[in-house]
Amino acid sequence: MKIGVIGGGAWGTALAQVAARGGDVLLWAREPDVVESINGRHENLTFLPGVPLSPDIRATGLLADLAGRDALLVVAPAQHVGAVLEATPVGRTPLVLCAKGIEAGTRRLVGEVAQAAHAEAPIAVLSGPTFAHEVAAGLPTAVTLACADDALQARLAGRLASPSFRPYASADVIGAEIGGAVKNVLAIACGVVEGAGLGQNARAALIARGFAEMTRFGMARGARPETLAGLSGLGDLVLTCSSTSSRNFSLGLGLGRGARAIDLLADRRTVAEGAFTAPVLAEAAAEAGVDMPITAAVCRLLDGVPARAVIDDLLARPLRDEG
Ligand SMILES: NC(=O)C1=CN([C@@H]2O[C@H](COP(=O)(O)OP(=O)(O)OC[C@H]3O[C@@H](n4cnc5c(N)ncnc54)[C@H](O)[C@@H]3O)[C@@H](O)[C@H]2O)C=CC1
Ligand SMILES: O=C(CO)COP(=O)(O)O
Repeated sequence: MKIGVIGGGAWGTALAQVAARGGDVLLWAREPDVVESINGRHENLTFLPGVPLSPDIRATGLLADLAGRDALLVVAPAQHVGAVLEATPVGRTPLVLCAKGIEAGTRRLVGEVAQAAHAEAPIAVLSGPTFAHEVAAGLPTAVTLACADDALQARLAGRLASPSFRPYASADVIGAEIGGAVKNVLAIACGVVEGAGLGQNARAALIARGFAEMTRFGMARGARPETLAGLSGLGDLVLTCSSTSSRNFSLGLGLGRGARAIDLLADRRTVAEGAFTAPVLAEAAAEAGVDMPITAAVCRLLDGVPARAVIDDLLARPLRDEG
């Protein structure tokens, strides 16, 4: 199975490294310096510096070069997946969606964006607790690889698996997507807890109540509870709510220390997906009649409301059942 990768950020590069264990990989990157650095130095100096890459990874700046690949891993940021896929020759080639987010404006999950662009392409979702630098370094990692077609799921899993990269099977594509999209927003909130010095009890409470939020929203959208409690949901939530390696957590850390979102987000080359997902997730939750107070709080922080006021309001909410 010849693999193509769409996106030369940290995660696309790390996944190319995973796929290169089983054969050559062609990676499309938007930035000419990334193409040059991968082909010339076997390193992605811009987005994953310091990790030696397999010589079996070749980079290109032309999406047309991806024609003829047997599967494409889609690793552009969620807000750009639609535009990039529209320009990619896909046909019936399976698309493995690896971005985590919801498209602003349309409120579509990345899988829905992909199906709208290429109705005949089968889709799968790869998601889980996966910091790119650890995966690229070959540290043990497990993911959910969800696909409605069992045979395709098994072929993709077999192609990507190694002793240090374990894809677990699921047929719940929506559930796998929702966990990854929602946890980015909750990771911002966890960073705020840390930045404002609210303590470890508060962080654990936020993870548990955040998971309740993720579950309510996921169930309303048809996700299975066991998927949300698995690698792509709770697993990824725990990872990104515990570490400054998470860009979303780090954004929240800055907000909790009093910085303004507009300043923290200016001029960054790396993506903190939660900042884009939060407002559209809040809209989707309102539409579905789902209460998501932590998501609403993150939206207010991103709108410039000071962290102290947002925290006070969250803690002053009426007492309620835990369920
Ligand atoms: N970095 C990580 O550890 C992980 C990231 N992800 C997800 O993977 C997706 C990609 O993230 P990263 O690879 O980390 O990105 P990154 O933050 O390392 O790099 C930014 C990426 O955005 C791309 N980009 C910027 N403007 C663009 C545009 N107008 N059109 C198309 N692409 C554009 C850049 O080319 C680059 O590939 C995100 O949805 C992220 O949530 C998922 C799992 C782990
Ligand atoms: O999704 C990730 C790990 O699973 C990466 O998290 P950040 O985008 O917050 O860095």
